[in-house]
Amino acid sequence: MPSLSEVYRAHPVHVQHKHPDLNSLQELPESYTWTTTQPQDQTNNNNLNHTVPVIDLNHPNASNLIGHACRTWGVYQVLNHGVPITLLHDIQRLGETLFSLPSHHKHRAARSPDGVDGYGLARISSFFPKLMWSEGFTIVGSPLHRFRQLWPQDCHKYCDIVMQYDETMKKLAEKLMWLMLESLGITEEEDLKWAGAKGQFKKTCAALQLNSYPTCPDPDRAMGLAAHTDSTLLTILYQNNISGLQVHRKGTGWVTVAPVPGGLVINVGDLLHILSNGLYPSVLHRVLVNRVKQRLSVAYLCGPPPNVEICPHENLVGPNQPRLYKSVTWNEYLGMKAKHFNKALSTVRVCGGMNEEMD
Ligand SMILES: O=C(O)CCC(=O)C(=O)O
Ligand SMILES: [Fe+2]
Repeated sequence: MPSLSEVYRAHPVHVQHKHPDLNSLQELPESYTWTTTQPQDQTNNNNLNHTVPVIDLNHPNASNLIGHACRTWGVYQVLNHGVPITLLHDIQRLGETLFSLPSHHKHRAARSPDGVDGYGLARISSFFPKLMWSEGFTIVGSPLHRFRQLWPQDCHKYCDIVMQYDETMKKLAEKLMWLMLESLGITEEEDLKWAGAKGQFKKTCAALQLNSYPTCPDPDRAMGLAAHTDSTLLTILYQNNISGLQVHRKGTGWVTVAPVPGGLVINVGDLLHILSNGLYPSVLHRVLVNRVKQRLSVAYLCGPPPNVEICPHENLVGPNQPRLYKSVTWNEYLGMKAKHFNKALSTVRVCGGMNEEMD
């Protein structure tokens, strides 16, 4: 079975590799200027009831609350998730240290043209004519080689933090997957064979994406990360205490995901959308930037083993619930995403046109 790195490598996207040091720019260059004059691009500040659900994982009814959030938002925040706050602070400090290195130093660990790991612009940049006001660092597997390029002395110390973060997130992802499946009525290990013995999701694959959004001289015309859905089963996102993440909700528009201290944001990804036969829609999200504070986020992008067929679960398909999606492996889906980007989900729909998913 191919590794996740090999899978990404098989579906390259062409991202510009040289970019200016954003911290050194006093004005927003034309190449970074986005025009967000469309009414549907504006943030909905009108209704305070429109807030992303925050769920205590110790709540006896957590699974149902999660199910409701997935159906109505495709995103929720969790508290009492069991990830030590010290570990969240450690990964945040690692990100801060990494992104505050001088530009030429960060470029020592630059992503190669057909590679996935290392320092560079967001992979989705290739789909937009304008550049995004952010920089990223992607980790797939061990970051040792990359960290040696950045920190010859301290690479093991930073590696340990990433490994611990990865292990802890894997456990949380497993727990969340079962809570979400349970809320769909999928409760037996037998019901999802690829999850493995005892349904432990031991073979899930993941990438870690560190994102930095430096302060911006003209935030209203810039874009930190353009609107996209994640090509995952689920994404676990840690954001430092700075707002910027927004999710799109039908009928409401763009809603800011206010940071909750110690909380984690959980996005439904495209593969869970498919697995749930569209009951849990993957959430469209974007990141805006600000003038005064650098924002940092760490996304744990979790998917199935790359060659496992993901299809709408049989419990969710019947005479009154037609099957809406074809089977697809994560590997194949990443290929579709690299080609069709936000239309990828429509291309695996059984019936219906390309425009059904995005409106
Ligand atoms: O920075 C964020 O809050 C979101 C990051 C994100 O959407 C991603 O890395 O896919
Ligand atoms: Fe994302």
